[in-house]
Amino acid sequence: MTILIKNANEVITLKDHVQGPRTKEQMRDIAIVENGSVLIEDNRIVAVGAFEQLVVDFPDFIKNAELVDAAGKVVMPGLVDCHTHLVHGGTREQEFNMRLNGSTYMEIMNAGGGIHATTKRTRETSFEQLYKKTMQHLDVFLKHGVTTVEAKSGYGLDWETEKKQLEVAKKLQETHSVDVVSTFMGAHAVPRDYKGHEDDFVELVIQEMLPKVAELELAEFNDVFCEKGVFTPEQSRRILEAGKARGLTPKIHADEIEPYKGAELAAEVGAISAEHLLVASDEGIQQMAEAGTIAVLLPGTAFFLRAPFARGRLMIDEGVPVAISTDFNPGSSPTMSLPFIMNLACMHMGMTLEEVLTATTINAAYAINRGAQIGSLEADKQADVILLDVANYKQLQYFYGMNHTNTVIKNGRIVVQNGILLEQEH
Ligand SMILES: N=CN[C@@H](CCC(=O)O)C(=O)O
Ligand SMILES: [Zn+2]
Repeated sequence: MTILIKNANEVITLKDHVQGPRTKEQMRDIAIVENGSVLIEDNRIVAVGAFEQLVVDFPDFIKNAELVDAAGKVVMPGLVDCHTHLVHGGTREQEFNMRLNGSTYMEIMNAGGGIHATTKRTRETSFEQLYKKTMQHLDVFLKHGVTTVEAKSGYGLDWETEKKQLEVAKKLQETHSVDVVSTFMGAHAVPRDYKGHEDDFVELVIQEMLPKVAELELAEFNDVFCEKGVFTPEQSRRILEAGKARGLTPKIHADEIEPYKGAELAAEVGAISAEHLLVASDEGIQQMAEAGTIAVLLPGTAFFLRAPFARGRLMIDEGVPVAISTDFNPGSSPTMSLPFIMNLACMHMGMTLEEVLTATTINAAYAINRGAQIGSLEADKQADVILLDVANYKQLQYFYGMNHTNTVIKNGRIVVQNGILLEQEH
């Protein structure tokens, strides 16, 4: 099938001039084509540019193309949400209410709530129920213009449930329009019954879970919650190195609640990304810049936990490639709206309108090792394209707290039209 998107007020191409995630002023270069067109054949982008030029270059394609009129709209690459805890049982609105009444996130977790509460619910939820629940979440992501989602396990903390989460993600990757990229996060918390002998759980992750994840090809990445009271930097290092030895690329939840030299560890072990970084040190930021570690910033978590926001402005100025993401999870960030998160990044982390577009497309794609396939509108890339009901990209954040997604083309197929999700094959 051939599709021609025509008459767009602006096509934000984010064309790749550099190979790899963008840094500093590169993050502001979003490469706009005014009154632009995008030509798609099957699941690939053929060309992006002025209609008059495409007619000359591709007359045969254009003759047969289905026309999508983007007059009055902005066209850009599908959004990439590169950090979520997508597959989980239950919800935790009761804890939200407790936090509003004065309890802290870590107090609730240490009392058996938090990640432990969701672990219990996820263990109790059947594969089928989890699959259905997660499918509905993916539908919401898609309606908000998100075409690729990273999904972490970590609400099992035993092999059976970790495997169940990863298999739900794998099945959805096969059946749902949204692409799902899996991360193993067996080290998301120390299970309550390992209290006092935490190292035994670290060994369980390293000796038993990681080898099976690799053998069954259930994940590409290996993540750990490096935080005071959860996993120490030393335990985190062992888990990440063990994953590397099995072919899993390291990621790390770092310096979220207390400074713990997580950013430094990310740079040292060659992690593709370090996530959160609310309280990352100056040295840690410097080391990430030198190592090229992507900072995946999650302003929704700071907002929802009423914590200080990560120093996004400083990180960009220091040369760290920055991506932003929802961190969708039932405790610290229960939102599926990446556009809302983009607004928080502008308002609370000092990021510009152009930088947040880069951070949720090409840089987010690189954070999950997909930079060569998605994240920009260029010939030969996967045809993941969204049409937004705004006159220019500045209106995206100006008209805040709204979903502007009109049309989503995923892998060359129209899956959302006039804001409505078209029938999916599940
Ligand atoms: N910080 C650790 N993990 C999640 C929260 C998980 C939860 O509260 O259920 C996060 O990234 O914010
Ligand atoms: Zn997370």
